[in-house]
Amino acid sequence: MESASTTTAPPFGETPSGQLPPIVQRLERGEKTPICVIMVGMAGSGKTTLLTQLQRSLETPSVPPTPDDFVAADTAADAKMASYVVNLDPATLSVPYEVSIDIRDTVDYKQVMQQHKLGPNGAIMTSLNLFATKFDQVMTLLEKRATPPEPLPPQSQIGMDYILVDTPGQIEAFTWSASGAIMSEALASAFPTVLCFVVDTVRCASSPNTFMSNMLYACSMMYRTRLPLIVCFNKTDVVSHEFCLEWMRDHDAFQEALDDVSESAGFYGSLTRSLALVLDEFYSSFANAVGVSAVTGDGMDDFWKTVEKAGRQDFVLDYIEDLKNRIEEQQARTQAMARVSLSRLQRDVDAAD
Ligand SMILES: Nc1nc2c(ncn2[C@@H]2O[C@H](COP(=O)(O)OP(=O)(O)OP(=O)(O)O)[C@@H](O)[C@H]2O)c(=O)[nH]1
Repeated sequence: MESASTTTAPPFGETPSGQLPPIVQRLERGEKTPICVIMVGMAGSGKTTLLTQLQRSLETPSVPPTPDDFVAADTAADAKMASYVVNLDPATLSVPYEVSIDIRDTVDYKQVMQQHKLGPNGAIMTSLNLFATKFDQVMTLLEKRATPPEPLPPQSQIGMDYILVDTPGQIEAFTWSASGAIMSEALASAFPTVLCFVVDTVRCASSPNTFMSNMLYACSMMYRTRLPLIVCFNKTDVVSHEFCLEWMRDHDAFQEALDDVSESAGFYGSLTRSLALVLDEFYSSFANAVGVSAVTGDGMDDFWKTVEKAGRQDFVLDYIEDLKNRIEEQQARTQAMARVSLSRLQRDVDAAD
């Protein structure tokens, strides 16, 4: 039986050839590239609802399309679109947003379940693995839509400002799978890419331990992918996210919140207290937290400002610089190995003489 977890993920961001990915040249040429936002988060945190609201908030582009836009787009309606949505959840029955690329058009989740005799989660992982094998076609399509045709100047606005990616509710299916890493890395090699970790603020309000679980997940994903991270506190129409920001700013405030809930007694509580200390460094290393309501649309402007900062600044300063360093190290390692092999060969030749 095919197992979804047998493939080994390549180290994130490393290119086998040691070449810089296309995004580096694009940024150096000053081209306007869409920002890719990958929505991740615990099941039910509101990823899909938020993505729908985000798409709605973009329906009226801030920069109206120019006649050039219509040259690049297939239809006039497409030219007005400021977002391009990719659905990577194979198990969803329907999506409320307008989807441009849908995994369900390529992979039949139910058939995967039957054919490989898998349960729901295994079938999601396998569907993602199957889709990852075709992701180069997705990238070709995205790059075609994002690149202005010659001889238009590279700065032309062509009606695609953001690529929004919805992921399965079974968070680990995407975030800890080889296929998730391959797809995120492919996107980051072509576009400034940010992770948007959606948090159910209402659930955090009733449980500091749930807040901690979310932060741990967000932290681990940031370190695994090295991509800029936005923590998006959703459902602020029910409860304000201010308490979450305070818990991130003020370690004592979080400890006091833990004191107030009975579930924090015993081992679970002391584990959460210890982890809070560890996360202090994570909190101080990123500043991209925003509160939104996917239902009312509150916080959309803040959200897009944060995406612009994370995509245009953090991605370049952190991700690209880090990638360049890793590629340099990789090349230095390859050269060192080549020198060792050469000197061994020389020794063997000398010995043979
Ligand atoms: N009050 C409120 N409810 C929300 C908000 N966003 C989402 N919800 C509700 O939360 C539930 C889950 O929302 P989804 O968008 O399906 O969440 P999801 O993270 O995509 O779910 P999975 O894909 O199954 O993980 C639904 O009942 C939504 O109506 C919000 O901002 N405010």
